[in-house]
Amino acid sequence: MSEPMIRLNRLTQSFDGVTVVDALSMDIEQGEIFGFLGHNGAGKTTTIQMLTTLARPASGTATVAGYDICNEPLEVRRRIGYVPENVRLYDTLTAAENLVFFARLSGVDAPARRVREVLELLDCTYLADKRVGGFSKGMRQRVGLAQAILHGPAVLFLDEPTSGLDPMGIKMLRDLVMRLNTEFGMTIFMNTHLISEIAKTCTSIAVLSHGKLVYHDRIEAVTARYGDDAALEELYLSLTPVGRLAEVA
Ligand SMILES: Nc1ncnc2c1ncn2[C@@H]1O[C@H](COP(=O)(O)OP(=O)(O)OP(=O)(O)O)[C@@H](O)[C@H]1O
Repeated sequence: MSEPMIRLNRLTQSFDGVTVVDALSMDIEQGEIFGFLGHNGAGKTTTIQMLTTLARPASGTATVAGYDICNEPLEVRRRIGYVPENVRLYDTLTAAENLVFFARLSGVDAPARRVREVLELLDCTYLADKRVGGFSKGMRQRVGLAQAILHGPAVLFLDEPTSGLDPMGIKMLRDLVMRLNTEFGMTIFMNTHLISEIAKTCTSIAVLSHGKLVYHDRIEAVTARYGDDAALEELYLSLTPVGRLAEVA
């Protein structure tokens, strides 16, 4: 059997002596759309920051696309794209100028041509010559997505991609993520709070509670066992009890 696209091996993070990600171990296979659920402060963003090599784990490790995040961070970075919750762009530049700048930074061949290609792929050529300062959250998100895939990554990390988007924006984002997955075989790792999106998009999910992995399964197993969105919500709430949430408030 081939090696998983992402493998976490007792991945741990702590801040000021407090463990916020606690010995996570799990495998995510090539081609999966993985949904990472958990209450506010559960440790989802911290996990993504370690997997994208933005932060070094306190202990444990992980491999992404076969490379170790601690010992081979540059190899990992070449193979991943990351869309943070709040996409950072240069507001005085147009979308295309932003993207050409980022394409050059990541050493993409023929940056201007590649930017046109990616904007077409994401159906947002109309944004190319507009200054991003006036963009809505959804528009920024799409430029962020374009930026993340300029170098053709094998794995795409998305942190709360639907946060702040209206229903149409959510649907557009979902369609794009699914296209990147089916047409280009990208493995997707997505932090989300939106349970309704999970059954529509994900092939596997995990739930994090206070830094610990409390659930991980393929979506067929989840829906066979728990049924529709309402039941999924119940599953999620049962794994992150309100009493425990109060502890972190
Ligand atoms: N740089 C940091 N320094 C100190 N504490 C931090 C730091 N980054 C995160 N934390 C803490 O780590 C815990 C996990 O935060 P994290 O942002 O990973 O959670 P999350 O699951 O992504 O939450 P949300 O859904 O609200 O985005 C929180 O208690 C947070 O306050």
